[in-house]
Amino acid sequence: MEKTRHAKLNLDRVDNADRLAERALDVFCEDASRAIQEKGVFTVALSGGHTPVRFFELLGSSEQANSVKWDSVHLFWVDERFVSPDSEDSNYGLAASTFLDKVGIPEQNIHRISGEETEYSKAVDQYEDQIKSVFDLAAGEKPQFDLLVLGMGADGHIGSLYPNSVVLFDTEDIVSPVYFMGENINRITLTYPVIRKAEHILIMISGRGKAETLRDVLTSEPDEVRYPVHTLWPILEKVTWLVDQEAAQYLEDY
Ligand SMILES: O=C(O)[C@H](O)[C@@H](O)[C@H](O)[C@H](O)COP(=O)(O)O
Repeated sequence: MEKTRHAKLNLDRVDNADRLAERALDVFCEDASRAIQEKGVFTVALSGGHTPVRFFELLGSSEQANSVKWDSVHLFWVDERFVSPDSEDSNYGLAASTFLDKVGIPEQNIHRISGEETEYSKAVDQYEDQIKSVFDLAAGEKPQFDLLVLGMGADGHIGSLYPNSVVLFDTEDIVSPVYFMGENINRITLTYPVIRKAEHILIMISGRGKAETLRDVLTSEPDEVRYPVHTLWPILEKVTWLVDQEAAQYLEDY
């Protein structure tokens, strides 16, 4: 395998999906505790998908998560599908069914995306307004989240930044709608400048279905249009790659 040129890659390789969830919990709790100690608040944005489900369940059930000062946590989402919050496709819905009502997070600290809005621009504006208000942003400023939790699709997408899509070129906005031709559900996502500005990014990658993509992503020339995950290349030192054995099976060099 061609050796990666990314000396700054922080790869945390774990045995299996259970360990992946436990490590994600460690990262969440450590980042929360540090941020709350330093500035009294922890801002975090979560993704959806299958990979973080066990981690979310641990947020709702473990002693460790219980020790987080949840009233100082502001919870956001990296992306959402345009569906109602009780849809099984809703990222908010996933969090709600796994941990939201089990932790002491105040209602007003949960900043969900209004995926049920049929006027997409309204959902975008509402979400941007929530972010601007929590981060107290001046016009044109971008927020700096303490932690973003990402997954990676088998096509190399992160959040709802998909290969070959217009949203990859949006440098102005904080939040952007993502339209698909065909059957895919339209989405809404944080834009890449916001992702890059985060203090810390945890990307969780699990399962053999991601193994080839992960190898290709780590060994090819950066090309964000082909692999949107390459958006992270200029800020690799802030990214923790949490990868299980199945997904890491072709990474002999690490
Ligand atoms: O809501 C989503 O689907 C996401 O935010 C998306 O970017 C996800 O993280 C990847 O598609 C990986 O999804 P899996 O974990 O299901 O493989």
